[in-house]
Amino acid sequence: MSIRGRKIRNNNNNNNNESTVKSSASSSIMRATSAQSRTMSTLLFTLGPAVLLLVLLRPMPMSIDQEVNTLVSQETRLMPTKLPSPVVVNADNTNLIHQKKTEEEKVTAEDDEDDDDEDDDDESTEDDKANKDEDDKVNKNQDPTATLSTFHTDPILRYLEKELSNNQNFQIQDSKVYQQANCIVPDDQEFCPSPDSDDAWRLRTPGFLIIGAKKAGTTSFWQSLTQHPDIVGASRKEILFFTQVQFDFAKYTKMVDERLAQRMTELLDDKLVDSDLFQHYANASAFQIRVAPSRADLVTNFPRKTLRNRPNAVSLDATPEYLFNFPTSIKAIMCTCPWVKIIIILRNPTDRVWSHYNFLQHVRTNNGKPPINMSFEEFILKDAKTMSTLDISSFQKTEGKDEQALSEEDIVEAWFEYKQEFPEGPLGRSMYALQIHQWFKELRRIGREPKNAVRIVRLEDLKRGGKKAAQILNELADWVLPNDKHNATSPIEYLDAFRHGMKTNYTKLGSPQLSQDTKDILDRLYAPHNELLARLLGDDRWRYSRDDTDEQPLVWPANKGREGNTVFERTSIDQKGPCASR
Ligand SMILES: Nc1ncnc2c1ncn2[C@@H]1O[C@H](COP(=O)(O)OS(=O)(=O)O)[C@@H](OP(=O)(O)O)[C@H]1O
Repeated sequence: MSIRGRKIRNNNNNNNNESTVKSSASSSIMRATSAQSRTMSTLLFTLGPAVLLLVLLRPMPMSIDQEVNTLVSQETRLMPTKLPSPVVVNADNTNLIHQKKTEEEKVTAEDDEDDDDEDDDDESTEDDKANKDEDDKVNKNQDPTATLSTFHTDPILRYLEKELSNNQNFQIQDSKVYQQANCIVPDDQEFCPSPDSDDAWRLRTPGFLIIGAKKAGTTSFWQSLTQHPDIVGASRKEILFFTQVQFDFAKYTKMVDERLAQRMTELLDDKLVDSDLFQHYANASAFQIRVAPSRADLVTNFPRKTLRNRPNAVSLDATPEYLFNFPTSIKAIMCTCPWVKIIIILRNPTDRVWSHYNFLQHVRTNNGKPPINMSFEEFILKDAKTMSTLDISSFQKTEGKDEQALSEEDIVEAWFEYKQEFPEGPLGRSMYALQIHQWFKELRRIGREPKNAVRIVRLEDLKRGGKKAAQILNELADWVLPNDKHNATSPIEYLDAFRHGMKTNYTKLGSPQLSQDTKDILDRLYAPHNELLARLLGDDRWRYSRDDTDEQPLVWPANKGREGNTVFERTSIDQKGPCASR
């Protein structure tokens, strides 16, 4: 059997084709899994009400500190505690971060083994507590505004400066890397996604995504675009499908690593692959295998039947967490539906942080308190401190490191740590250039031109309303929809839906005003990031300057042909897709 011999072609008459090609190993795993789920369902059915009652009645005492650290948004709760360890390092270094983490974990584990005296443990816990109390005291005595005004993000800026001056990053890379964005699904079916195939996979993955930014009007945007009868939203907004937990790393990693190793040995033994191909496979699988999604989730979120009966329909997943969650979400997306179209909505970075804070202030937790219990200044100061104290590749200027630009590896690692430490990441989420650059880079790595794959707009332009805002929305719907199918909804209908989409304006819900001082500090912090955004997008109007009187709405890219105006971008993917060389 050829290496990709078990690629699944869906057949209208037989949706169960997939099961006939599963390997026996995977079948038994699947059987075990479904047996487990049956048992779980029975248990849940029987014990469900009692368990629910217990959960509801459980007292949830939470210190302020815990509240701060957990910052309960839906995404926060879904964040895993650590990434899985690697098998093989990809050619594009995608899992270097995992490897580093593993080494660190090893050191920690060795330390733990040496440290078998329990009293020592107690002491260190007490020490930690004392340090923390001391830290808290220091925090309380600090004037957040004064401290914030000295915070800067030079290393990030230097990294971006260097990246943006390096032309190489703007060249579409060899499609070989696209092959590495290939997925192997967890049930061991080799998977070769293609935008053309009328298969279960395409019908279960989103046709386009709204990836962020959080608090930039994504909900209204979702409401607006789903007005069109052929735009089918996922089961809900923010399905978080391409964030780590949805891919259930913990569950699959071990199983998949073992099976991969076994499979590779079999293939080599049977001389079914030569060593180069073996290496290619190992590279391709090491990272991607971990991002292969669970089929159950896909089916739930994008019902295949609905989509199959409507060939012109495109599906949408709007999850603002994705933009922030690089590189994991990018990899997961590139691996699962590399043809997907991406829409980003931005907002003045300072206003976005302020909105983020107000949102968290007005959301109530189980104990009736807001998830954060601090002033805006304390909130962002805490974030600034988190960024400044990240160990290895601190975002903050450090002794001896200040002249160096951070490497991609540093940035990825620091960002990962940052997301772990402060998952809401209010300051980081407004550093648009850094995030969008990562998305562009990844698209280019798989051979896609960002100008064809991405559209970027601003909340401010849509908020202003009028004919131009309506046109922007219409243009975007037009872009994601198949040819000639965009007239079902008029521009004004999109705009009305956008206006009505706004659920709650948290900023106006009795929050104090944003002080001019703090606003100025944040505007200053973001000014160089905005400059770089303008450079990245090739248009000065993306600088988000408060003095800007130009009220022309912006859509990136400004010069676009019709090349991306089909359901899927077919150019390089058709000929050079992941299956072409196999
Ligand atoms: N139509 C319209 N006009 C003006 N402003 C609007 C609109 N739609 C959303 N918004 C503002 O966007 C903020 C919410 O953004 P999101 O929907 O992306 O939030 S979330 O990430 O989904 O939680 C939130 O901002 P703040 O009110 O400043 O907090 C909304 O008021």
